[in-house]
Amino acid sequence: MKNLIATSLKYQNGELSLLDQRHLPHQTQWHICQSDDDLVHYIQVLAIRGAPLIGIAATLWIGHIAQQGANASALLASVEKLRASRPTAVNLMNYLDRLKQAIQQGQDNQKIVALAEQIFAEDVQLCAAMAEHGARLIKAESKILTHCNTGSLATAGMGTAIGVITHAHKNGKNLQVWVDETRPLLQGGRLTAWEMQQAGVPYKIICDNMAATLMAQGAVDMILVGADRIASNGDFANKVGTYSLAVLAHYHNVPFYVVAPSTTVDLACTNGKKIPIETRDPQEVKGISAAFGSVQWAPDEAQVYNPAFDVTPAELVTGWILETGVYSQQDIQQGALQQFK
Ligand SMILES: CSC[C@@H](O)[C@@H](O)C(=O)COP(=O)(O)O
Repeated sequence: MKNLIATSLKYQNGELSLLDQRHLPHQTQWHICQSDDDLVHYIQVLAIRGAPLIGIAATLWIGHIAQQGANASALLASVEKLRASRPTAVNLMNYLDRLKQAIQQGQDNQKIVALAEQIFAEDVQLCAAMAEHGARLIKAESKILTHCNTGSLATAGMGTAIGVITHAHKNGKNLQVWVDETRPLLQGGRLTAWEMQQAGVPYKIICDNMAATLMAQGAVDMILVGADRIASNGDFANKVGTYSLAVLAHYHNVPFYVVAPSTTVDLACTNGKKIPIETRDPQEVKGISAAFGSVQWAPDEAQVYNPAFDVTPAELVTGWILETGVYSQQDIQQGALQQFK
């Protein structure tokens, strides 16, 4: 397989290396992926994360073992193992299912390698197309709020919501970004802040519970978030805390956009209630996990509920920014997402 480079993963000289996002922004640690189990582990502990990126990592791993000569049944076994690594982001399943179909059709390993390379290239292009459509919506001097991390750390390309922001910034829109810290794992405070810093976009981190006050003060012109799965009616799952932003945006009349490629659309899910939501280790809420050092503030015995995602109903969304354009609620009701069948 040819060399392929993204911010958080690279395939170089026959090895798949992953940037361990648990240690960002302070440390840059790369791991070489040696087995299916290795990759499942790195995905589950969020060493690599973000809906498109986990799909890309799995894709490159299948390409890698195809190149090493794995037979069809070994390839299919790896596909199944990776497919089950996280439940909510459908990009993982979508990318792996394309590879699975090619394997089941009896395509030779060279074709599987070529397909893995193609999926990587497509992910980069999807980001660029969304950034173009999204950046056109942004007015100069806007104050934009975003949640979680949706940038180059989360995709093979420039990102989804953050891709729109950095592209608009490059176009001279002179933005100010409010970065939601994103409890419990701080993907905003650690990763989005790092990406804004790298891109030279002016930003301020806020705790998630400060967003309401900012909106009441008129300090937020627009909200841009990513998605892990979009149902056919436009409801979508994203990092927990997204739904509360959408409710707040509705109350304060702030435009609320979701930015995601068609690889995030799941037409088999007819509404958001059918999206499987991952629940995670209670320790992530009780304290700062080992990855960031170890501090626990809650009692050892404390019970915790830790859903990693929530669902935002379509009625709270101003627009869906996909690689094919920007869609309104009316477009979605008229079946705009069916083009991705
Ligand atoms: C382009 S990334 C879109 C989403 O994957 C992102 O907003 C998100 O929720 C990531 O969750 P994570 O648990 O960090 O993988």
